[in-house]
Amino acid sequence: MHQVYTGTQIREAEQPLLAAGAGPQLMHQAAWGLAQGVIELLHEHQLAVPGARITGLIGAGNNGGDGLWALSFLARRGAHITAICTAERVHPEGAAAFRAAGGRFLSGPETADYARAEVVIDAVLGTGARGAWEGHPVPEGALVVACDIPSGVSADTGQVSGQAITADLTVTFGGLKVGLFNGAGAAHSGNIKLVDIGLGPHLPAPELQLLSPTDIPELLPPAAPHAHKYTRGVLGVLAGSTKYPGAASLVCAGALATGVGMIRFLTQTEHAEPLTTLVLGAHPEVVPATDPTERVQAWLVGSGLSDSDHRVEQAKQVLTLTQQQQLPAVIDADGLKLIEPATTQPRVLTPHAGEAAALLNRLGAGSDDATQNQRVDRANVEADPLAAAQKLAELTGDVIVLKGPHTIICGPDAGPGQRFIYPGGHPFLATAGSGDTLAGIIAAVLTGWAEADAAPPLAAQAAAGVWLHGAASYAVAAGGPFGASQLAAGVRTVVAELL
Ligand SMILES: NC(=O)C1=CN([C@@H]2O[C@H](COP(=O)(O)OP(=O)(O)OC[C@H]3O[C@@H](n4cnc5c(N)ncnc54)[C@H](O)[C@@H]3O)[C@@H](O)[C@H]2O)[C@H](O)CC1
Repeated sequence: MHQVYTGTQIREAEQPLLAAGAGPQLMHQAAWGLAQGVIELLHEHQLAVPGARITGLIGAGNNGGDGLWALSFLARRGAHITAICTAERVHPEGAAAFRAAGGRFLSGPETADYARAEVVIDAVLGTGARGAWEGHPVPEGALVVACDIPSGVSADTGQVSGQAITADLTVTFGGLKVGLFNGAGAAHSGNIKLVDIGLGPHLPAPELQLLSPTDIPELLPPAAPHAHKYTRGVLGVLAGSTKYPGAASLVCAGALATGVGMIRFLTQTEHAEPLTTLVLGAHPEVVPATDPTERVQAWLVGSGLSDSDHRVEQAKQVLTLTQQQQLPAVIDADGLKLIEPATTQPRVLTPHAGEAAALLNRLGAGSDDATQNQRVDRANVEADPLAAAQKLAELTGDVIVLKGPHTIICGPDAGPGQRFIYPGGHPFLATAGSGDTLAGIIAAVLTGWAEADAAPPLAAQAAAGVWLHGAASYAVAAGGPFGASQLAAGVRTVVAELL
C-alpha cells in the first residue's frame, strides 16, 4: 500500500527537519534521487550519461535548488549541463554547486544549447507553487523530468490553472502527492519515482492510498474449505432492460468471475422473456427470481435499467428493501437517479463524471453558501475528481467509486482504508459495458464479505474491485483490443494469480 499526500502535508512534515537545520541534507537527498531518475530515464532510452546534454529550468525556490544540485551530480557522471533561470533569483548554494561542476547558465530558451537538450529537468515550481503559471517552452523531442511535481500542477489537487509542463517522469520527494494522480495533474506527471528523504516519522495520515498487488488477497472474501453457495453469499441483481439487455449479462459475468455463491437475477416479468433468456443463455448458473424479498446477502441495482417504468419501479422497491434490511448494495448507472442521501446502509455508488455531476446537482452540492446554486458539470468533476467524490460521499454517506482515467474510491470518513485512487486501467477499458462489469466485480466482493465477522472497510472492498477490474484489463489487453464481455476472463486470470 502506497500513501498519497497533499503538497501541504509534505511541506508540514518537512518543517521539523528544516527547523533542526536539516534543509541542506534534505535537498541533497532529493537532488541525488532526481539525478538517479534522470540516469534511469537516459538508460531506458538507450542514451549514455557521459556527454548527455541536460538543461535545467530553474525556479527561484528550493525546487530550483534541487534541480541545480542534481545537475551538478550528473556532471560528475560526464553529462553536459546547462540551466535557464526562470526567475530573478536562484538558490545560491545550488547555483554555486552547479557552476563548480562546470555548469553554464543560458540566456534563455532561444539558445542553440537549449534547442539541443536531450533532457530537460523541470525544477521551476514544486510544492511552493501558488496560482497560475505562465509556462515555459520545452525543445521538441527532449525527455522531460519533473522535480517533485510538474511545474504548473497543484501538488494538493492536480489542478492546472495556467500552463503546465508535461513530464515523461516525475521524481517526487518525501511522499507521493495527490496532484500527481488527480485531475489534470495525472496527464502531466508521466511515470513516477518516489525518493525517500526521511519524512516518515513526521508524515500524517495520508489523503489517499494506492493499492499494490500484495494488498489485494486480504481484501478479497476468503473461499473457505467448508463453504457452500449460501456461505459464499448470494447476490441479487436488478440490471438490464429490454433496451439494454447486455448489461445484465456483463454484470453477472463480472460477479461470477470474481467469485460469488449464487446470483438471483430479478426478471422483468414472471414469464419467459428475452432479457432473462439472454442472461441464462450466457450464465445458466444464474437463478431467475421474481420476488425481490428472497434472501440475498447483497444487491446490485441499476446497470442498463434504462427509463423503463417497470424496471424503475422494481429498482425503487429493491432500494427501499436494501435500506430497510441494511444490506450491502452497489448502485450503478440509472440506479443513481433513484437514490436518496444520508443512509447508514453499506452502499457503494459507481458514477462516471457525468453521473457524478448530475447527482451533485440533484443532491444540492451548491447548497452551501460558497457554491449556492452553482451547477456542477462533467468538466468540474474531471478537473478535481477527488473533491467531487468527497462531496458526494459527504452528501450521501456512501462509498463513491468515481470512474475515470484515474478512479477515485472515497468513503464518507477520512483516514486509512477510506480513500483510494486507482491510477487507471488499460486504455482499451474505454469501451461499452466495462462499467457494468466493474459493478458486478465490486458487488461480488461486497457479497462475499457481507456476513463475515471481520470484513475490510467498505471503501477498501470497493477499491479491491476497482483494482481487479483494472488488472484484468491489462491481462486481456495483451491480446489486443477487447469488448467488455472478454473482461471476465481477465478477472479470473488475475484472481487465480493472487490466490
Ligand atoms: N523545504 C525543503 O527544505 C525542501 C524542499 N524541497 C524542494 O523544494 C520545493 C519547495 O520549495 P519552495 O521554495 O517552498 O517552493 P518552490 O521552489 O516550489 O517555488 C517557490 C518559488 O516559486 C514562486 N512561485 C510560486 N508560484 C508561482 C507561479 N504561479 N508562477 C511563478 N512563480 C511562482 C514563488 O514566488 C517562489 O519564489 C519542493 O517541491 C522540493 O522540490 C526538497 O525536495 C526537500 C527539501
